[in-house]
Amino acid sequence: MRHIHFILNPIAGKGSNFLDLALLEKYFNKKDFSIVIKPTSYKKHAIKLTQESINEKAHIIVACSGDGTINEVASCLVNSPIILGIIPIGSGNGLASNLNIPKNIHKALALIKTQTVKKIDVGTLNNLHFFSNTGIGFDAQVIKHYEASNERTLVSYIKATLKSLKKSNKLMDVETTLDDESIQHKPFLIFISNSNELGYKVSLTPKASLQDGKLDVLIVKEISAFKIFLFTVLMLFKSHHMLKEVNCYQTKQLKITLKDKLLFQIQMDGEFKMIKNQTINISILEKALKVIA
Ligand SMILES: Nc1ncnc2c1ncn2[C@@H]1O[C@H](COP(=O)(O)OP(=O)(O)OP(=O)(O)O)[C@@H](O)[C@H]1O
Repeated sequence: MRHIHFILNPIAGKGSNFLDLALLEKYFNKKDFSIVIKPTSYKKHAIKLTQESINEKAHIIVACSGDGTINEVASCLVNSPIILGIIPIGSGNGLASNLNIPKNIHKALALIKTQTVKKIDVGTLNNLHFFSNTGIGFDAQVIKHYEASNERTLVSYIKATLKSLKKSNKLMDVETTLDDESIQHKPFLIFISNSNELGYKVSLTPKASLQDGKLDVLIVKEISAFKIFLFTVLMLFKSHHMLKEVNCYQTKQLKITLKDKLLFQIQMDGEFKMIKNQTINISILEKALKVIA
């Protein structure tokens, strides 16, 4: 008997999401599978529900959600034999898209039924985990404004980007250490990615792989408003690296230290977070998560 627990974010993506037990039982017969559905009721509730499912001896825990809730579920499963499944019903769905997990619920369920497991790398930032990406600077500000809008659509991402553009002159003064080399700078953006997609098929790191044991890092220097606009347009064609202010690296770890503050504003898997620390250490755990893909 395989125990499969589905953790559902009812408000992910367009919202009003539900899972029909009768539909699940078409894919997972009662003789071989026991099914539990757990809807989330508040932010971070998925962490508590996943921990309960671990204690209840679930073999597979399926996040029916977007990248933010996937992060909450998957963070509990790092280095564990329990397998993550994904039904992508979020707005961006960057991780699922990188893993070629279908958005169609029937196809996603059929894939889960195969129980085909891939081991993927996991990013760490101090004591936190990320599966898609993390970043400081412009992207964190976009996510901050996006969350404040209380809408979960592509249009609200675009609105949040325009709002962040207006306020893009407040840059952090940091020291970044990458491959034993330190630079003092005021970057427009430091983006660190495990996956090759941000969501909506947009990518800042098209060459990133979930299985290469490396993080892809994009550092964008202080740039003019016109260059920010150009960067955004080029990004849609995956050509932003053509700008001389854009530098790309691959690394296993990096360190960022704030010069004059003790609080980082970051985005992690599309969620805005504040980190009370002067330094963040980012690294990779190779093949530390089992996921059906
Ligand atoms: N019932 C709920 N009420 C309010 N927030 C919730 C609830 N359940 C989960 N959340 C929070 O909603 C946030 C976004 O969830 P999720 O990532 O699943 O969807 P999304 O943002 O639409 O998708 P994506 O991250 O792919 O763009 C997460 O921070 C999660 O903790």
